[in-house]
Amino acid sequence: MVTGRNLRNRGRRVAVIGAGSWGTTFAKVLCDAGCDVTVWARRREVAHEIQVAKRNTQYLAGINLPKSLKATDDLSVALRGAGLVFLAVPSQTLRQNLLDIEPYLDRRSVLVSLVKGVEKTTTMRMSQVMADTLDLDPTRIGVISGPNIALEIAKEQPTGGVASCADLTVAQEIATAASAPYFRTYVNTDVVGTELGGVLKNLIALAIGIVDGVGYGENTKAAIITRGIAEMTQFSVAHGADPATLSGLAGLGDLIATCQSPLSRNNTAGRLIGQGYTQEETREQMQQVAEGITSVPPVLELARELGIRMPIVEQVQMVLDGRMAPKDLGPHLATEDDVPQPEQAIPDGAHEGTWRRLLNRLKGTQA
Ligand SMILES: NC(=O)C1=CN([C@@H]2O[C@H](COP(=O)(O)OP(=O)(O)OC[C@H]3O[C@@H](n4cnc5c(N)ncnc54)[C@H](O)[C@@H]3O)[C@@H](O)[C@H]2O)C=CC1
Ligand SMILES: O=C(CO)COP(=O)(O)O
Repeated sequence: MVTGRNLRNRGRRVAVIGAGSWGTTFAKVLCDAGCDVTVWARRREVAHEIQVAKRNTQYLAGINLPKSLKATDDLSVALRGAGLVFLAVPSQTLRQNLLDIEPYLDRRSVLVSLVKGVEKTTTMRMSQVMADTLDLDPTRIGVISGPNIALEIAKEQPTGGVASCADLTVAQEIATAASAPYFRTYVNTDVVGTELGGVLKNLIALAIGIVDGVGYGENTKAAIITRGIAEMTQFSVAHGADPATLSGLAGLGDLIATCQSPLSRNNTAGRLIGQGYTQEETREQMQQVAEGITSVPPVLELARELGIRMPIVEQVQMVLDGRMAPKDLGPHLATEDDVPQPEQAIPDGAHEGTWRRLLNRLKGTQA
């Protein structure tokens, strides 16, 4: 089907690095947006199946991929002429993957992270790993995040996401490339908030899975989701994010999708732990990446550095370590306040950044 959107992207060469469930699905979104897409798969057989049969049976069973989608296990082929390079690999391998692609990158190409984790050894967000590894200018670093369960999108069930870059024009270019009839992409310049929304919702989804595995009902889960978004917002704002981003698709939107979906790997991993499996047994059972498990320690380290309490994430860590029984996880069950605390649905100070930005914007218009 030819649409205005297809025409805008005519001749736009893009590459997707990583052919797991999200890389393959996102490659389909980009094809359906009219881009000329090549996906790079680490394993030759996966690249071959996508290229020849237009299928990726291991990660997207039953999905027919677009005829125009190309696949290769050769980075030089994938990156040739690609102005936009989307990264869909596990967070812990991104640094090495970036070093591998460096020799084939065009100096002007923009790199876009689709990854929702932090690097365990450095506590860096993916955009920081990108800047650190390749010494990229912020205008060449983008992020896309949102309520994006891969299999639902591969089935063309409508949803949206946010494309973020310090430079709004670049964010708009990324969003144009990634806007398909069933996938609407909004823009912002809040890279930190967009990225942290995707990281932190995984930790809350682990908590939801754990209490689900225990057998707790909707009250417990609603309390965790509500307190969870407060924890996510406070942490992100302390790192410079705009609180509005956390109430948008990349924050609350993704939190809802991940906490509700049985397809979520973080939710599933939490459920196994709640049912009594150990962290190691859970890792063995999971065939796919559950970023949350790896992100818990570095996120808590960052929270400690900033003096922030994250009671739900702390409890998830204790359950993962075997220091707390899954049945004891819950924002109220572990509370031992001498004096009852105010609820503070949105934590103190979380809106200060918004007012500061608004003021700066007004000053900018007056100048
Ligand atoms: N699946 C989903 O619904 C979504 C996933 N994401 C994020 O996308 C990222 C990738 O996740 P998925 O595609 O879902 O994972 P997956 O588990 O479906 O696939 C992981 C892919 O990474 C590859 N891989 C493993 N080690 C590698 C290495 N050393 N170098 C390069 N590739 C390697 C695997 O071969 C596989 O193709 C994660 O950060 C995840 O949080 C974001 C949005 C949605
Ligand atoms: O990020 C996702 C949905 O937006 C996918 O979540 P999981 O990694 O838990 O499957």
